[in-house]
Amino acid sequence: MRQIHEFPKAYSKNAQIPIEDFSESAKRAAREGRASSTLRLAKVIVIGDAGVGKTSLVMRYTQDVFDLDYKATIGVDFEVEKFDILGIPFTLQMWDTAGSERFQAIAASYYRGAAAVVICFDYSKIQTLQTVRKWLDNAISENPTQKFCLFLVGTKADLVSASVAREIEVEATKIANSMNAEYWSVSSKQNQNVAEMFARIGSVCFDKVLSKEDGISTPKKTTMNIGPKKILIDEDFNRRTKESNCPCQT
Ligand SMILES: Nc1nc2c(ncn2[C@@H]2O[C@H](COP(=O)(O)OP(=O)(O)OP(=O)(O)O)[C@@H](O)[C@H]2O)c(=O)[nH]1
Repeated sequence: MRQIHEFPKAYSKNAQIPIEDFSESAKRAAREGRASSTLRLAKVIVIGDAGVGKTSLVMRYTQDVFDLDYKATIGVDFEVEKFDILGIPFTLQMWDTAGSERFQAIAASYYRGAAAVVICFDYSKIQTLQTVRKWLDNAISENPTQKFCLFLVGTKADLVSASVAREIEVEATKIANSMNAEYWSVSSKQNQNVAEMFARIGSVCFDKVLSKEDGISTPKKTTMNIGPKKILIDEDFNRRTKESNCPCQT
């Protein structure tokens, strides 16, 4: 069980989901010690070209192993990670999907219902950065009505020099910003930034789940006239939404 007491920091201020702290909804739920028997979970899908290191990333985080041999994922694999965030149990389902064209049709059917999408590219194969938009389009087409939090992740950072890494990061940061994604650079081999990144993903998803729950169970008493209809607004969620252009918050 991974403990999180403070909102984990983003990798770079230049391309981050604009959330610095847990929402009032999440803090209130923690204060009230709200029903820990409730199963709170979120689905994360890890996508990107074949061989970019998706399986290695998930396995490094969940099992703390790294294998230099490449075995292509067939369809999807599935791992579960349990968190204790602000004293509230939270489960992250991690779906490691196949990048290979051959298994695309099977893998894509598992994209549905993702709270977070992690698009990986390989620092040592820069052409894999050029396909990230295609992967985003695939994720959107399987989640046409649901907004997800987006992470753009450069893998295998250990395989390039510091100066090459800097150049790639400038380009990847631009792309991340254009997609409203948060950017991370990781190495599964060297176990660099892997736990930090998943802690951040888990916290963002947790906050999203708690905000949603709060919006449904205890909406603040504001009403708004839209034509003949009156709707209730969750002020806290609404304020945070206005403050950010984060796709997962709209
Ligand atoms: N040097 C280095 N090699 C890595 C790293 N991450 C993954 N690899 C290697 O890259 C190859 C492919 O890794 P996988 O994790 O299987 O890639 P994948 O994206 O899951 O591939 P598909 O399942 O085909 O989509 C393997 O040989 C890994 O050992 C890393 O951080 N550094």
